[in-house]
Amino acid sequence: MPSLSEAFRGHPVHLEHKHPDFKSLETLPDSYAWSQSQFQPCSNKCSVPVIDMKHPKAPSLVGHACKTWGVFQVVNHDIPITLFADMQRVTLALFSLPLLQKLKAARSPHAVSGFGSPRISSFFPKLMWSDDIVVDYQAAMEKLAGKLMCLVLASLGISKGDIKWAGPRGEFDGACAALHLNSYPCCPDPDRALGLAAHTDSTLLTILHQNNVNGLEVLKEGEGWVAVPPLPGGLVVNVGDLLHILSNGLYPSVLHRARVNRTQHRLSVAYLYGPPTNVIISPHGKLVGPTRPALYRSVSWNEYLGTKAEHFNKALSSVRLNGLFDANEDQKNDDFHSFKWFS
Ligand SMILES: O=C(O)CCC(=O)C(=O)O
Ligand SMILES: [Fe+2]
Repeated sequence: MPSLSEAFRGHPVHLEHKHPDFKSLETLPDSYAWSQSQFQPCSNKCSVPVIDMKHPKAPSLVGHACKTWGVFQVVNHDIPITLFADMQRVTLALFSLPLLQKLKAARSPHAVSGFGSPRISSFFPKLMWSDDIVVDYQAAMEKLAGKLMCLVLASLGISKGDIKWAGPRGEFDGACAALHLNSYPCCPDPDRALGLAAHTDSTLLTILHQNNVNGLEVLKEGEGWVAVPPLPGGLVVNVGDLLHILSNGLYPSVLHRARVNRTQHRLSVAYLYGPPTNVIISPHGKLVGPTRPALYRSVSWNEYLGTKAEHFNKALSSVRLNGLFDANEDQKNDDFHSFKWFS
């Protein structure tokens, strides 16, 4: 089985390395100024659900949040708050290194890890106001991801025994993961810049910790962009493309992005969680029937990463059965407001 690093190595993306010293920039260079259609005001009519992991109805609360939002925040998850503070310190220390030192660990187009532009950069016409590093995943997140998988599967009526790669003890020991450390420096013109452009994650689940600076936004059908403010000790959990496929389209893979800030340096740590890279993921048999045919073909994470590296936001529709996929559509379209992820 290829490791996650090997899977990424097999699917390179074109990355143009630009590493400005963000601190020294007093005005926004044109290459970082995004089109104004990106910046409609956020909806404040609703907010992403917050779920207590110990709530007796946690599985159904998780199920409802996955179905209606594709994202939720969790609290009461047993991860000590000091661990987040330690992680922030390490992240800040890494990003505070001199640029020349960080460049020694520059990300190659083939790699899952390294300093530099996000992998999604090659699909957008403008640059993103962020630094980015990927390192090994972290034990507490792995444990939490296993618990979240149990809740998510229970909400779909699937048991751990129904998932072969969950292993004999149902602890998802074979899961693959990576940790993304994201740094969004203060920006002189935050209304025209983006920290991370709109995308869905290729994962089953992503677990995100944000420092206490706003920036994350998710796209909610019928509402538009909704801000996800950081909660002390809270973690954002979002449905990724593979869970969307596994759920046969029931749980939307949420489109999300990160805004930047004039005065506050934002940091986030994303734990990208998925199955063993060569395990075949398909709409689960319990969610397929005469009235609801399988919407997606089977695909391994390894293969899907290749599809994503080629088609980016059209990757899901490219593995859709009876699909609406149009390979000729412009991949560099920077206006994602028409992005449709529901089946
Ligand atoms: O920084 C954030 O809030 C989002 C990060 C993210 O979406 C990612 O790393 O995939
Ligand atoms: Fe993401």
